[in-house]
Amino acid sequence: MPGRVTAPGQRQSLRAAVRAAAVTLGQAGVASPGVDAEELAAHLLGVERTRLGLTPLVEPDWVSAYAELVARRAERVPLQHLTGFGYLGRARVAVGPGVFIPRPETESMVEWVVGALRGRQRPLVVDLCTGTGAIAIAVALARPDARVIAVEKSVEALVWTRRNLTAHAESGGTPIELRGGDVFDERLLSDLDGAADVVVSNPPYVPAATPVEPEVADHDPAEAVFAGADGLDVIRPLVSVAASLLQRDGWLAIEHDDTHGETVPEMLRRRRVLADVADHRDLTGRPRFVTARRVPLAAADQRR
Ligand SMILES: C[S@@+](CC[C@H](N)C(=O)[O-])C[C@H]1O[C@@H](n2cnc3c(N)ncnc32)[C@H](O)[C@@H]1O
Repeated sequence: MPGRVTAPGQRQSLRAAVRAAAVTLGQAGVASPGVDAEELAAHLLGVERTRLGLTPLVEPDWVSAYAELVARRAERVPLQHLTGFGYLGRARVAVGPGVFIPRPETESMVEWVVGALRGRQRPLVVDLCTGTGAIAIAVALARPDARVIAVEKSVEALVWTRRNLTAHAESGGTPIELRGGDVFDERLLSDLDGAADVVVSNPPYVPAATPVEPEVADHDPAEAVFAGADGLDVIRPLVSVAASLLQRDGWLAIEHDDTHGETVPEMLRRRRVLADVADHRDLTGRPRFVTARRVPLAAADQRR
């Protein structure tokens, strides 16, 4: 942006402002500087990014406001905190301090879940560790006949979960039930034992010593990201919770760290009540989520 400012009162080229912003963001180490520069401009103009071309010139006030946004992004404040929204497939969720920003890496798991629900009438889906509620909302949008239950324990995150689930219902979506509390509190979900068609979760799973980008280190809640030295402190007990919620032939889908493409499936294969364990890759081709089918204990015992 510096060096591009024109004389006071003079309108200037939007394209030039965006190009300069992309350079600034690139120098600050932002991973996708061009896209982010355009997204910020689109946000400030109140248009889709694809429609930026319809605004060739911008006013000096606009340029100042844009420069401020670009400067904050250059400080590695997440793009979604600046625009106020994150996306997971068709789900658009409000985000900000205190809640994890949904990632595109999770979209493949949501698609898989929607596929697993095919042929099931009025299915029950439980989204453990829901954060913004993005997975629950994405599933509910794909399957309006489903009963979807979202579970989250963080008080700060729950402010965003409630806001998003309310917005979803107010825009005509099938209401999603929210259970605020710890997934490991036995009383929280005991009424759902053996009832779920699908249990889905994107829990905290990053090993503690893993270096992360400033956007994550400084802005995602640590308890949403990290899960002990090996990253499995939450997934390990979560598998038992998921298995007990599932009905016979129900499916679980759990996202995991890309270094756990063998560890987590192996963990599931050791469970007598789970079968058909498979690991799946995300949009970038990295190992990202595991799935398994619930089998009755008796049948599993016979296999031993
Ligand atoms: C990686 S974030 C994922 C959020 C959301 N599912 C998504 O994909 O964007 C993990 C979430 O799990 C929540 N969480 C961690 N441990 C939990 C627990 N024991 N019970 C309920 N929620 C938990 C965190 O507060 C955080 O919101």
